[in-house]
Amino acid sequence: MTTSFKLNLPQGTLITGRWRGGRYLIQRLLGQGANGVVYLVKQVDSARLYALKMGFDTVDIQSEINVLKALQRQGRRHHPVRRDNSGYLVEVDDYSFQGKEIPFYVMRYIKGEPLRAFLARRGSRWMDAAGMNLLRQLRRLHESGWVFGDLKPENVLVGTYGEVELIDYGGVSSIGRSVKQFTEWYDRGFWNAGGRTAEPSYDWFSFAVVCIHLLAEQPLKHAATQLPQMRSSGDLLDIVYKAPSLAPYREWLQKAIQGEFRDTAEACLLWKELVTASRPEPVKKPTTPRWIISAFAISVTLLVYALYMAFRF
Ligand SMILES: Nc1ncnc2c1ncn2[C@@H]1O[C@H](COP(=O)(O)OP(=O)(O)OP(=O)(O)O)[C@@H](O)[C@H]1O
Repeated sequence: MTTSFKLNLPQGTLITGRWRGGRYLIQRLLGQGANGVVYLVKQVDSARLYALKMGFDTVDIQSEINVLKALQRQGRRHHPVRRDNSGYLVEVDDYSFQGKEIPFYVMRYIKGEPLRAFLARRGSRWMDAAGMNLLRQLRRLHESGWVFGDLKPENVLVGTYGEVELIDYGGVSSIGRSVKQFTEWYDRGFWNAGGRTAEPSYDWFSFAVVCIHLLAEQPLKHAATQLPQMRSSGDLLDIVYKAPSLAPYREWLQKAIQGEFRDTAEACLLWKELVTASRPEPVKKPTTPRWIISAFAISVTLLVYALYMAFRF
């Protein structure tokens, strides 16, 4: 069944789950995408804030919920105490609205801003930290047997200190299947650079294009508007070699575009090495020239001697 209509619920609307009875008060709209609308809500019983996503399309939102549930199960099994996706999904239910059943799920509220806005405000060198944290998130996902798929700047929320959370799990596929949701520029197929099989290298590639997009937008735009049959990974590599803003990440980007990492742990390691090596040395405090210190020492000695001679008689 497909539910396809737009929702515009005002602040203060009470959402009550049809089956589980959870009650959530809408605080404000967080965002609206192709698949659903996301509200900041307060759980009535606990006064805690969460994000609540309602789907326009029952099939799409159900597949997103299935992935989140599987991730949650895996998270619990593999890392019972670690903070990971096991706490991400809070509740799943339906909301009865004007005679229709609208599926929704409640998830952890992420207080952050999209990657592009974050870099624009804090400066592009914050890509070092945000990129590191994003790669760690991907590693966790890959090690659990999943590929994110639709990696793009809008799906990456960044907190004050560069901590990263991925949102929109609608494009997640298990390794070996086909990537089910993607966005042109970040898609390997768009660049004739490989297939759409869900494998970690698919996400590395997308992440490389995210970096190029955010740090060297003009040449990427230019390359993306060529005839489809002309596009290739060579165009991306060309940008990577030429754009000074990408210099700190050059080696990483080249490997990601060509899918040359052994696994995502290796990708994390190389990113860390490169960003650590490219940081400028801390500025040393200017030191006092030696001759001034010697002159000062001689003056003090002479003064002490003069005072001694003066008071001796
Ligand atoms: N857990 C969350 N915490 C805070 N904000 C969120 C959260 N989830 C989603 N949002 C906000 O809601 C917006 C829409 O969410 P989401 O990307 O999941 O919707 P979508 O319909 O699947 O979008 P798309 O068109 O990209 O597929 C996001 O861009 C983000 O601003």
